[in-house]
Amino acid sequence: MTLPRLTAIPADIAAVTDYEPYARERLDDNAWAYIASGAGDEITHHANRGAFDALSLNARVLADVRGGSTALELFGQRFAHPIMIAPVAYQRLAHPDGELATVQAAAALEAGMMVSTLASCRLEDIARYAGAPLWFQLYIQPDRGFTRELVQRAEAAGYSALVVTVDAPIAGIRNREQRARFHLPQGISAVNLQGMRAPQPTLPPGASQVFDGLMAYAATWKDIEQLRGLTRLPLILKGILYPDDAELALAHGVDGIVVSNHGGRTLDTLPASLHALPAIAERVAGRAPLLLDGGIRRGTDVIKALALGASAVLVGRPWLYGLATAGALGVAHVLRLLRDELEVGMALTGCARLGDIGPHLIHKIKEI
Ligand SMILES: Cc1cc2nc3c(=O)[nH]c(=O)nc-3n(C[C@H](O)[C@H](O)[C@H](O)COP(=O)(O)O)c2cc1C
Ligand SMILES: CCCCC(=O)C(=O)O
Repeated sequence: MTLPRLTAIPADIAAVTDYEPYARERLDDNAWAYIASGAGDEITHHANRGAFDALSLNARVLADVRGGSTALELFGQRFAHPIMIAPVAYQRLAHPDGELATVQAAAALEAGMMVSTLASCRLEDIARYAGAPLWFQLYIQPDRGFTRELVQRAEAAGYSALVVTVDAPIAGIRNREQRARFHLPQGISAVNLQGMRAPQPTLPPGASQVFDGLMAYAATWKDIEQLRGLTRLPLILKGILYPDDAELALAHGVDGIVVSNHGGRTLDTLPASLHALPAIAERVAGRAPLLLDGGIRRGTDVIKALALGASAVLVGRPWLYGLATAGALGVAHVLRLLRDELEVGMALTGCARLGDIGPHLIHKIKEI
């Protein structure tokens, strides 16, 4: 038995993590296994949080922050704040209105949103509600012709950047999903992929199911080169953790990078994304904006990510739990909480603008 969705926010939801138990009571075991889980032993999933918790901030007092603002510009687009909705597949698992509820909340809270290739609503329908910039997250499909058409559809619908997720050419080992026998319920599907041909490689005897089967049509750098030639939209790669890959991305004409381990859902024991950020920031050295996701649950986490080199952050599970609890209202509330916490954190660290946030805010214990 699952509980009905809320139509008002109770007082005991004061922080975004307060949504998790409410969401759990409103989702069945099947949806929960997909939404909440990470890969393998969920070491990376938990490391994402641990990395934020282990850092302390430096306070700065008596700074004049009047007239302060969280606004920023990325790829020539204006954002009221640096907190974006991460691409999340099949949002109708969390709420019957799915992505349509999420985009309405994002519009109300002026949050940029990335729409997954595996959205459970049509990308054109979602775009109708856009308030802040809407970016399309692309999973390069085995059928490259279909992939090109998908990009063209997103461009025609007004999506203003292309975010190619490069860290999940195959699903990770999701034991929690396996134990719950996760399946997409009837009526929920990747509607934007309807009509696509799914080529099935025939495996010669002795060939590997993984290398020659599941990975047979996986994307490579060649596809990034081709996409670069296909679209004039800003091209962003999501799921980079290693500085050499960041360098390759720039060499392929990419405009931005999302430092991400996919919320710990692909390869377990990858580093926390926050831990991977400084080395990538050092290598990229301002040549392209970096975004970061994985474990953002507090305004202070946003400050830590920006202090270590990110320009903006993506948030996944927190607003999904808000969506499961109270639909668009829950998503909007999660975004509001994070933005309010960011403003309070900036005021208490003496930052009137995002540009004032820097490595000086990360506390280092002095050796004695
Ligand atoms: C249920 C779920 C579905 C996701 N689906 C996608 C997806 O379709 N495409 C993608 O690039 N990332 C996907 N992600 C990863 C998120 O975009 C993001 O990287 C991650 O959730 C960030 O970590 P957080 O949940 O700790 O905030 C998904 C994450 C979750 C939790
Ligand atoms: C192969 C990944 C499918 C969707 C996804 O990105 C996720 O569940 O995290």
